[in-house]
Amino acid sequence: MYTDTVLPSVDPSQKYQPYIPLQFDGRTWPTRTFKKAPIWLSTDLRDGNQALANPMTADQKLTFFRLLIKCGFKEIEIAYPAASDTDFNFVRYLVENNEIPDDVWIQVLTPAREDLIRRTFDSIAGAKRVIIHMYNATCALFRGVVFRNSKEQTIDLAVSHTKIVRDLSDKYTASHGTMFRYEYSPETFSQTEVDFSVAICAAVKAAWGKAGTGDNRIIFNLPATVEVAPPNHYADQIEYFCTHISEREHVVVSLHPHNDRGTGIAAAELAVLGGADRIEGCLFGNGERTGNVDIVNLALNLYTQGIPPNLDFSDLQGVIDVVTQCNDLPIHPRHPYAGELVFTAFSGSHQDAIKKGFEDQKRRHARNSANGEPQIWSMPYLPIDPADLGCTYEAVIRVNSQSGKGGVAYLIKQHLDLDLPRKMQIAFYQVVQAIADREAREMTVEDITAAFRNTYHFGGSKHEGRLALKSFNITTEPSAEPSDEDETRDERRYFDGTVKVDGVLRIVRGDGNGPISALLDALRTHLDIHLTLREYSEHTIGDGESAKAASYIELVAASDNIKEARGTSQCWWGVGVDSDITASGLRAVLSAVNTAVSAPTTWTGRC
Ligand SMILES: CC(=O)SCCNC(=O)CCNC(=O)[C@H](O)C(C)(C)COP(=O)(O)OP(=O)(O)OC[C@H]1O[C@@H](n2cnc3c(N)ncnc32)[C@H](O)[C@@H]1OP(=O)(O)O
Ligand SMILES: CC(C)C(=O)C(=O)O
Repeated sequence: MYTDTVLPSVDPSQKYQPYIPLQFDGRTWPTRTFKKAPIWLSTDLRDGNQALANPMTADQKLTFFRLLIKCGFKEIEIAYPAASDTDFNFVRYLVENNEIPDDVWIQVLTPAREDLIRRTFDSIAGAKRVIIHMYNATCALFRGVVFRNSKEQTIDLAVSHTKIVRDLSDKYTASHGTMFRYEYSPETFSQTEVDFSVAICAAVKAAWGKAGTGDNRIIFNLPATVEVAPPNHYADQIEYFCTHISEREHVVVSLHPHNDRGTGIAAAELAVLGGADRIEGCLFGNGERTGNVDIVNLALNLYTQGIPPNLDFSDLQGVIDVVTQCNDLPIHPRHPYAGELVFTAFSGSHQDAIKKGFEDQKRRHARNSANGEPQIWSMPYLPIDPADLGCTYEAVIRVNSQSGKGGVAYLIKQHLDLDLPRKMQIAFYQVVQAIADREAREMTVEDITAAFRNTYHFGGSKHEGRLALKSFNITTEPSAEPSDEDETRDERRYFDGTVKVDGVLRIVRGDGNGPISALLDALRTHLDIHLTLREYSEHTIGDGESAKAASYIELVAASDNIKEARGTSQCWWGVGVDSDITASGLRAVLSAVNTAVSAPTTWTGRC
């Protein structure tokens, strides 16, 4: 009987306060769609780095920086120079060694403290393009607890230090020719009264005083320093900010989502629809606590919508290798796009759909190509082509006890070039299923192909069964009697060959209306093997001179000596491959016969 159990926990309503929804009827983001990629800023070397148990060494930072350049980032937050000598010296190293391409803006973070701002400017001396990023927290909790400041004092802090940044940037432009941009972050924006955020940013903008367009816009970076509300709320806050800040055209609105509720990606996407121009984040979502928003994830989400992300992740494994080595953190196997399991189907119905999807897509793309149309990716369960990320299709289908015939057949096709007929797929699937159940583990491609070779005695002398076809000759003669249907004479085929039976060579002869029935007749006459043909199919493998024929045969018992051991409904499949179509059919017969006569059976071979 169901009993209503109550967990003996704290009543959360007595402990936690819900977020207060913004009363904003003017929102338009819910009906907008993505049109282009935002400006990206990587903060791996700052926010990501400051969250690591062991912050990166100078060498690791350099390796990571070069990776970011290779991926196409044009704005990179490289350090919190006032934090440590490592950070300061890293900035100096990049500047002094011309590591920064001319079209890349480096960004450096400083708090609103004059001594630390000055140290920050010292670090960038001689750089060509610099974004000075200053922050102070603005929400009530931080105003009251951390800074013990009123709203006015909080604005004063931001404004007075913006003026210091202004003066220093003018001086460094004069002395070093550096181009500066200014980014101000009202830290804890998403927990701050939105009108106060607008007010403090307006005051900072006035203090900066150089409203411009393009690269001369001031950047207001609006962080969800801690994600405390659902993503629609963040989108509302961003749209409100975008529509209430003055001189919007002189402002870059930037996002900086964290992921405490696990909705950092959603928050960033909805907030872009809310009007933001730029996103700060880290590769694979490293960063404080649950991480910064994952830029790889965001960029590839756009890519799958047909929108160029302006970042290159076509060698995703190369990116993963560098990032995991530098951060010393693993990537979860289910991490979007990057995890080792994200393009893998174990379950039968997924595998079946993927297999059919690949077959259909191949035909569709051939038609598209002939008509000069784009070859659109449209595949069940695979929202992106793994090849676009530099991955192969190897891992797309993996087999365990949850898998089905489609997945097993897909792997046989991929690895042995054999397109098994449906009924043979079912038969072989049962073989694989039995092993997977018995061994309670994943079946590797090697396991599956080995099971196939062993079951069907396929693939050379190593897999020979009790019977092996050593040589043969087919001759044709007109049959004595005309056929019933058309009164013309049928042709009769004669099989003369040598078959090795349990290691002993036997010469056999038989006849029939084709090579296969002639061989079956020979086996019946000379070896007491009574089997008849139920199904035959074939296809070619490859083309041109090297083309081969693959044949598939289903045999059923025609006498008791095999039936008794196997049951009357038993049938046996076989496969043969040869450059000669007749030989491939005969090999398939021997393959099926071997399956039938392998132990346990009553057939003794009569040798
Ligand atoms: C949300 C973010 O990620 S913000 C970036 C956070 N990153 C880091 O903190 C990494 C680098 N930081 C550091 O190396 C050090 O904290 C330093 C060098 C910046 C400062 O170190 P310290 O001088 O020892 O100060 P400490 O970190 O203990 O305390 C911070 C002080 O700065 C104040 N403060 C904090 N943030 C800011 C800010 N944005 N602007 C001005 N003052 C600030 C605090 O109120 C506190 O002041 P108090 O000493 O008067 O109480
Ligand atoms: C400095 C700011 C942008 C920050 O890192 C945060 O709020 O998370």
